[in-house]
Amino acid sequence: MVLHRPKKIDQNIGIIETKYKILVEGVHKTYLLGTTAVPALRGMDVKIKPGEFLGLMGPSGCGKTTLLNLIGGLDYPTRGKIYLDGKDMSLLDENQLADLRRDNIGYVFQFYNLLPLLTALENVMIPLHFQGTLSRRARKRKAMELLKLVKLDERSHHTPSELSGGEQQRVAIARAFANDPSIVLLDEPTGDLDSKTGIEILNLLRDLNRKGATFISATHDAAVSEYCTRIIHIRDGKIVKGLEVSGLKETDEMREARLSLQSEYKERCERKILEFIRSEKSQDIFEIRISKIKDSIDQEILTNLPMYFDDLVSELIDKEDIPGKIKSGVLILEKTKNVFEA
Ligand SMILES: Nc1ncnc2c1ncn2[C@@H]1O[C@H](COP(=O)(O)OP(=O)(O)OP(=O)(O)O)[C@@H](O)[C@H]1O
Repeated sequence: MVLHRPKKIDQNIGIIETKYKILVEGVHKTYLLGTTAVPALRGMDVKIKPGEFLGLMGPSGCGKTTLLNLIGGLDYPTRGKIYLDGKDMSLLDENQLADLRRDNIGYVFQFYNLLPLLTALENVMIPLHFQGTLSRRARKRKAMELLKLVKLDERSHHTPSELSGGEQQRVAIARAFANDPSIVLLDEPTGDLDSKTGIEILNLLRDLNRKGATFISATHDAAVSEYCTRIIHIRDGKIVKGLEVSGLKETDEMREARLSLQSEYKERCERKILEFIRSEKSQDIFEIRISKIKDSIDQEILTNLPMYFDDLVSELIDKEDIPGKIKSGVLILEKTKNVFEA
């Protein structure tokens, strides 16, 4: 019989003994929108070991970003606990959380979030400035080393508008590593990139992950999941049981369940896209910025839409179900009779 060792708890400072880098226990998060309660997480339990590259997958609105925000100390759970290195985050006040974020966590977002007027070098120097331990000269030296790590040292004096999307993301990654984080949180890190650049970024992330930090990435991108050491699927604020994929341990049964879930989302997305472009709401010729599709489409159509959206649209175009093209991340649809009368 296996006996589980009870966690030793020091009640005064909220530290537990654990081998996990991050422990999420019974976490619920409910947002209040006016008088309406929006349950985003409904009882999450996740154990994350040091050095993992964990992928969070699931349809739009299932709670991926909410979970990242809670782990990253950007918000508090409504119920449940999150431990970082055994430390109960709910006991930290806002200043302590800010220190924890500054000293331990790096963030990489879909749209890079670089300051447009600063050079690549200056953007990477920002966290070092807030850390306040290095002289300006040392900050500059460290920022250059980080740019070298992402192979952008020769572009250090360029501003974001002078860099491609992939280069901007590399600057954002260098910035995320400025405080030597032990945890890196990534929210759709390849979401705004073409697939070739996305793969370059993923290779870079994999190399950086192997240096020891724990990575957690929310993604819709199947390519990202291939770089993860483990994937959990989330649906309606809960983990989909039996769909946890760890390294090469995915069984045939799990694979079948995963593919069937994906195909269900895919069909739902495909139907909604076609319904939308065939509807009266769309004009004769219109353009949709794919990465911003959320801004331009009705909420109802949005449900589950972004999952595999780029791939799906490309596929529909290839099959000539949609008369259009994708150019520089913009989907250009031309409404013609035969397609829309179908
Ligand atoms: N600040 C907020 N106020 C109210 N509701 C919110 C807020 N943030 C998220 N939600 C809601 O919580 C749910 C989970 O959202 P979340 O952004 O975590 O999902 P997601 O899986 O990251 O989605 P996506 O893939 O589209 O980014 C959604 O129903 C969303 O509308």
